[in-house]
Amino acid sequence: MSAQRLPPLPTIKEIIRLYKLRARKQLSQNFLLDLNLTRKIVRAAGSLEGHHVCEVGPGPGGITRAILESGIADLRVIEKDVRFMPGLQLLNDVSGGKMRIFNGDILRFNMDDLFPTEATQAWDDSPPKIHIIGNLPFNVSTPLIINWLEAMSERTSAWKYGRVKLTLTFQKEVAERMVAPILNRQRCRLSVMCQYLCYVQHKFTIPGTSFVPPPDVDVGIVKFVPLKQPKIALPFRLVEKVVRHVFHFRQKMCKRGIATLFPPDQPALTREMLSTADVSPDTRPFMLDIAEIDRLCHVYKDICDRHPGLIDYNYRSAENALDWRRAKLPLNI
Ligand SMILES: C[S@@+](CC[C@H](N)C(=O)[O-])C[C@H]1O[C@@H](n2cnc3c(N)ncnc32)[C@H](O)[C@@H]1O
Repeated sequence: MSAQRLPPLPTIKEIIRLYKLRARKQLSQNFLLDLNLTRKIVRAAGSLEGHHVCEVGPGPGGITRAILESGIADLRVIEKDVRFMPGLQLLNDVSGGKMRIFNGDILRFNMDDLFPTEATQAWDDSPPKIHIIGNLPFNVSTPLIINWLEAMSERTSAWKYGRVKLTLTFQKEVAERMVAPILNRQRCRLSVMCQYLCYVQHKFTIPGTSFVPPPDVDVGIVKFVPLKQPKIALPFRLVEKVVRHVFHFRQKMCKRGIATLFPPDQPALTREMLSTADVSPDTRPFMLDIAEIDRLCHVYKDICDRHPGLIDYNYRSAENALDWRRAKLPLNI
């Protein structure tokens, strides 16, 4: 695929001035004006040859330009803030109509509208390559990745067509947790949830000062490539529940978190789960490898099959079962 030179365009700074696109705090808008950085993000996504690319949160279009320059034939963008539509339309015009522009909230967006079935029936025979790229606010990117991991695992939405790769930005500390390997103190439930489904890479970090206005934190670029087979072959929500409880006391022995899967008057179930899964009760959660977590999930499922109702049991009360989709602070994950 040959790179495409776009006709001379106003700079991103000029676009912002021209269309009066002052950053809105309530939408956590922090823009990248340096096209060398936006090109670096797109290069981190790897080869986009033959891909259908989707950009979430294009804003004034710095990353959008870099994607178009890479010579792809099909780019869909979803932006919540209507003020960016004219600038995006300008990019569509100069690129020869390669873009489809959607105005909406990606968290409420139906991925089936983005890749509609009737237009893509031919894809059943030869699955398309899809790559989603985005520099979104952190309070959007974290719930989004959880939704997409679930879609990946259950092969719903765009994921029914095949493998969808993602290149997204996160707060640097969250990016580091996503890739944290076994024995790394930063390993948490997000590390396990990402790594049992994907090959995850933290490509590089951008200092917060490179954005306008600058956020208080640095930003990590993370690429997710779905594995051909998930490392744990069980429903996503079951895996999520076990992993959430195992990491409930992240710094303590794993038996403490596992005990929260069961009513307090049934401690024998915790002992059974650990011994059948061949996991030492004293192991700290960050020391567990995916094979051990896989065994814990399978044993938990077997115990639930024998004790109907247990699967719905939540430690003390629902509010203690942290719902990470709604967790405000990504660092709580
Ligand atoms: C951090 S800015 C990045 C803008 C641009 N991609 C860049 O790198 O300069 C995030 C962008 O995502 C948009 N956005 C925020 N929440 C969104 C949502 N829920 N759905 C779609 N876009 C969203 C914002 O309006 C903004 O344009």
